[in-house]
Amino acid sequence: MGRLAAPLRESLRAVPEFSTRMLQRVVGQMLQSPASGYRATALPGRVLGTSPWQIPADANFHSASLSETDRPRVLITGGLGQLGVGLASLLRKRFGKDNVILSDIRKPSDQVFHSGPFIYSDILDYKNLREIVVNHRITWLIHYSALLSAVGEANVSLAKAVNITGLHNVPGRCLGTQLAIVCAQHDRSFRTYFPGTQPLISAFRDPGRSTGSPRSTPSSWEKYAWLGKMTHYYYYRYGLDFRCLRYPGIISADSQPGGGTTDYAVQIFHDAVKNGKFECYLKPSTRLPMMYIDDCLRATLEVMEAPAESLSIRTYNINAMSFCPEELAQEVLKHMPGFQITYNVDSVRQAIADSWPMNFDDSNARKDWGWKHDFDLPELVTTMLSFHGPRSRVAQAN
Ligand SMILES: NC(=O)c1ccc[n+]([C@@H]2O[C@H](COP(=O)([O-])OP(=O)(O)OC[C@H]3O[C@@H](n4cnc5c(N)ncnc54)[C@H](O)[C@@H]3O)[C@@H](O)[C@H]2O)c1
Ligand SMILES: C[C@@H](O)[C@H](N)C(=O)O
Repeated sequence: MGRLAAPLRESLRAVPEFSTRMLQRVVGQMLQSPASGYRATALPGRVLGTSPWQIPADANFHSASLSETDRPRVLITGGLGQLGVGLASLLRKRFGKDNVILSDIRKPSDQVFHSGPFIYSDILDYKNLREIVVNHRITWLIHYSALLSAVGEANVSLAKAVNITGLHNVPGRCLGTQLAIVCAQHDRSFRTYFPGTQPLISAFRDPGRSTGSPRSTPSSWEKYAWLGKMTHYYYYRYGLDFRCLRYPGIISADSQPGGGTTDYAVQIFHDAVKNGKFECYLKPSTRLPMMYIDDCLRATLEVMEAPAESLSIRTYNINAMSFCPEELAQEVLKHMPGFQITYNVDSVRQAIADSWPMNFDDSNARKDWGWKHDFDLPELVTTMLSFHGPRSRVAQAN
């Protein structure tokens, strides 16, 4: 593994379960995979710092203040889901409409199609992805394509392809760009720096979890650690400015969630306003970290714009609040005294929720780049009900 692997090996030794054999396999796969399209000898080496955990002193990927010519050219993959359209709108306001390209494998609505550039892009078609990056001079890539937890559980082989293989191959196609990978919650034992992702929840689900036993097995640990190390590997080996956020469950008023475990916290508002009642598929006491979409999108822009020297790690948790269904229902009741919630537990989604952390420690994001959420539970409920309430009443009156 020679010169290339030595600093990486040092960093990985700090992680007890990340064995030498596994390191050899990871590095070997990355360098030899035909899918990656890159070989170590063909690439200019990057000066590696003495501590792989430290940002290199010469890192200067992106400046916080942007001139006209410095505006990034952004590609959002999987952009027609719950988050992509809102993010495109935010980024277009900041960088100009034509500098932000939405992409997906689905057909956009007329409104989305006419609001700015949209192209078809399948994350599994690596050649096409590379062409887009080259032809459109992409400098930021926001990797949103994924199968969310419940959908992924229902189709594990597709989840593996999109969430694992897709993620693994994206960095190799994007050298020269700043890359944002958005991750999701993971099992309770890895709360801080090592990312677990949506992909891994589905593709590497521990069968033991369905009987209620904990998921923190060494094998699942290694897979989580592997992905975390991949971000460091691409950063230190190739200088790819890889920035990763782990989102909690995101709650949005004007976009629908894509089939996750936290979707109940969106659906409750639709049903409360429409029917005055809601049947919840999670147990009343299932506590999960959550965030309003405006905070989530702003955090994504903020981490992408953060000066490189302020980032002490490549993967940050962000968080805003943590609640369970019965607490959310109590807050809705304050606005709608007749509201009723009942429970009909879905064992698959309950098992997923039970394997996730109840809260995220996002102190690193707060310390390094000043992350601060705006929406707590009361503001969230007021905002969601005011969005759905008047609209719904108008719709019913018509
Ligand atoms: N929404 C949340 O609560 C939440 C929370 C944590 C993390 N995340 C992560 O944020 C990202 C975006 O989430 P979202 O809620 O918008 O997801 P979503 O499920 O709503 O949208 C995902 C999009 O990916 C697209 N897609 C699927 N296969 C594809 C392929 N092969 N090529 C290109 N696109 C493909 C789908 O068509 C869909 O539009 C995902 O990585 C997700 O794991 C979301
Ligand atoms: C939390 C996030 O991963 C997504 N909303 C899900 O529930 O699957």
